[in-house]
Amino acid sequence: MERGVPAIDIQDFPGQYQKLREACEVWGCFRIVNHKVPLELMSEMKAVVRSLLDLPFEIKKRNTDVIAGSGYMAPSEKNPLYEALGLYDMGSPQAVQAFCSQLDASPHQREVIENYAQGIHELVMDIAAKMAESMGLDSESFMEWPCQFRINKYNFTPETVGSSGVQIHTDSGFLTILQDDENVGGLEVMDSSGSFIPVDPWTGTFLVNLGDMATVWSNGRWCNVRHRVQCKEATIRVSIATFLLGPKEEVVEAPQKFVDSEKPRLFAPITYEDYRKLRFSTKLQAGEALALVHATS
Ligand SMILES: O=C(O)CCC(=O)C(=O)O
Ligand SMILES: [Fe+2]
Repeated sequence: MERGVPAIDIQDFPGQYQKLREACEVWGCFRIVNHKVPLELMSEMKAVVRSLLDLPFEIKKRNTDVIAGSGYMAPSEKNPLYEALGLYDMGSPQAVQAFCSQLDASPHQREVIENYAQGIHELVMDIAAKMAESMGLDSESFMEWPCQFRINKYNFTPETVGSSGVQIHTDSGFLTILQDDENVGGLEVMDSSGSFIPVDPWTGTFLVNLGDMATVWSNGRWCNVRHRVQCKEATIRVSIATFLLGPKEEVVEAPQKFVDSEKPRLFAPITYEDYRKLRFSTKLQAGEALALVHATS
């Protein structure tokens, strides 16, 4: 048996369905290898993201929220080493342009961001469809579900080694594609025994995390992986996250195929927006808010 986070070769389907299914059930996360996003685009994007995050505070704060928590997040009491810029609805060219304009992005930076957004959007859709197929559902489309995009910077210094970069949490949406820092570690995922496992950097790959909506949609079969970032080294760490959230208006509920007398419906149907509000208002950030969505019958 493979130790640590499983790796899925995205070009090897149907061969990898069983492994993908187990990764979703046991880990709630996996590495994607052999994808079609060019390595050069990944490193150009990393450089663009770094320069945007290095902009003065006065400019970064122009990146305002579209939905709660989607814009600039300054270092806070809870996560003092962490800051992020964000964009709601990465699949919308207008939203991408608006984000670039807020931050005075150069023509080159815009081009890199547009190409990356397009490549990642295709990859997100491909992975979500393959996850559904791994459960025997072959006509699911996630095309209409919006994506939130977030670029993260960790201001690690010699004094902060050993402290927290980002607190333990689950992602609230369906799935996240993460381009983690290819040099600086610190990301840890919780395994099925409750221990934190370091996710070591692996150039040219992406990490996929399943979020709370994946647990709702799969009627509890898939794991919403708990994760955190720890400061291990005195150097800046940068990561790029794309969150496939949930449908804009319709409720998320498990397909009938996942519900039977042995596995009755666990969650009441809920819109992603209502679930996000519930997480914000209860401040339950590590998946505990799912307990408040339990089906009544
Ligand atoms: O920076 C990382 O590697 C993880 C970031 C993360 O968990 C998030 O943005 O939700
Ligand atoms: Fe996360």
